Amino acid sequence: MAPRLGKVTVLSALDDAHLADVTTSEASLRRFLHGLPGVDEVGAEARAAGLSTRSIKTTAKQFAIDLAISMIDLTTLEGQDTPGKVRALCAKALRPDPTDRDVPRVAAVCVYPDLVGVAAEALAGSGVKVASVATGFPSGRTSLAVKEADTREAVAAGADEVDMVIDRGAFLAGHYRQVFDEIATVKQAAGAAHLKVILETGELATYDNVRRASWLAMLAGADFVKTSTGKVSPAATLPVTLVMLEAVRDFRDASGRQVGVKPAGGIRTSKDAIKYLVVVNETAGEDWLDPDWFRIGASSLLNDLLMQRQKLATGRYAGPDYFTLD
Ligand SMILES: O=C[C@H](O)COP(=O)(O)O
Repeated sequence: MAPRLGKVTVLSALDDAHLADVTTSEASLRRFLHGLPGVDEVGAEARAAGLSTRSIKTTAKQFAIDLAISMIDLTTLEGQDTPGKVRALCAKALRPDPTDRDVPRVAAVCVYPDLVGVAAEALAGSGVKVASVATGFPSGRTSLAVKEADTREAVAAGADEVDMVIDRGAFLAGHYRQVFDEIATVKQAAGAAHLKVILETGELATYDNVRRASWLAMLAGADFVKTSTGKVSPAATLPVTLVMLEAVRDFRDASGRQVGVKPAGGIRTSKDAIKYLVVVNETAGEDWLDPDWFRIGASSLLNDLLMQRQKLATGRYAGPDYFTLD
C-alpha cells in the first residue's frame, strides 16, 4: 500500500469553496503550494528503487509489453524532421510490426507544430492521436501571445493533444500566478484538444518543486502532467514520476477530477517501461493503467518492446534490423 503522504492536509485544503480561493491570487497560490507536505526524498527514491526490482513473469510480461506499446506517444522532435520521416513514423504507429496484426497501435504520434498537418493526414480516422509540442518548445521563452498562437495553429492543423512547456524561470522565481495564468490561457487556446503540461522536472531542482508544479498545473486545468521535453538531462526518472503519480492521485481524491501522467525522455528499454507500469499500479492504482491516463513519451522505445514481444512468442530475438527504424 502506497503511503498517502499528506492526503489529509490536501483534502482539507481543497474543499469546494477553497478550490476557487486557492487560485485567486499570487499569495493564496503560494500559501497553498507551500502548504503541501514536503516530499520525503529518501523515501521516494527508496520506494521507486524497491518497486523497480519487482520481477514480472511471462503472461504478465506479455500483457505489460502490449500495454506499454499502447501507451507510447511515438515522438520525433528533431530539427531535421521531414514530412517523409513523420509519415514513416505514422505508418509505424499504426502497424508497429507489419508481420503481426496482434501488436497494438501506439497512443499518439508527437511532432513539432509545423508537421501536425502531415501526421493528421497520415493518421486520419485511425484513433491514433496527433500530439504536438507547442508554446515555444522546449525552452518556452516566448511571449504569451506567441504561445497562444503556437497552440491555436497546432490545433487548427489537426492536433488532438497539445504538449506545452511551463516557464521554469517564472516558476523557480516563485511567480506562481504567472505560470497558472499561462497554463489556463493555453488550455483555453487548445479548446477541445487535451493539454499535457511539461514541468521539465530536470530543471526544477527538488521533489517539493515537482509536487508543487504538478498541483499548479492541475489547478490551472492540465489534462496531463508530463515530466520532460527530452532535451534536458535528467529527463524522466522513476522517483519523479512517483511524486507526480502521488499528486494526481491526491488531486483526484480532493477535486474529483482525474489527470494523466506522462514520463518522457530517456525511456528506451522494455525493462524500464515495465518499471514505470509497476510504479503506476502501486502508486496511483489501476485506474491509471490505461492510455487515457498514462503515456510514455519516447522516440526509441518501441523497437525494444517489439523485440521483447517477439522473444516471448518465439523464444528468440529477431534483432533490431528486423524492425523499421524508430
Ligand atoms: O516527449 C518525448 C521526448 O522528447 C522523447 O525523448 P527520447 O528521445 O529521449 O525518447
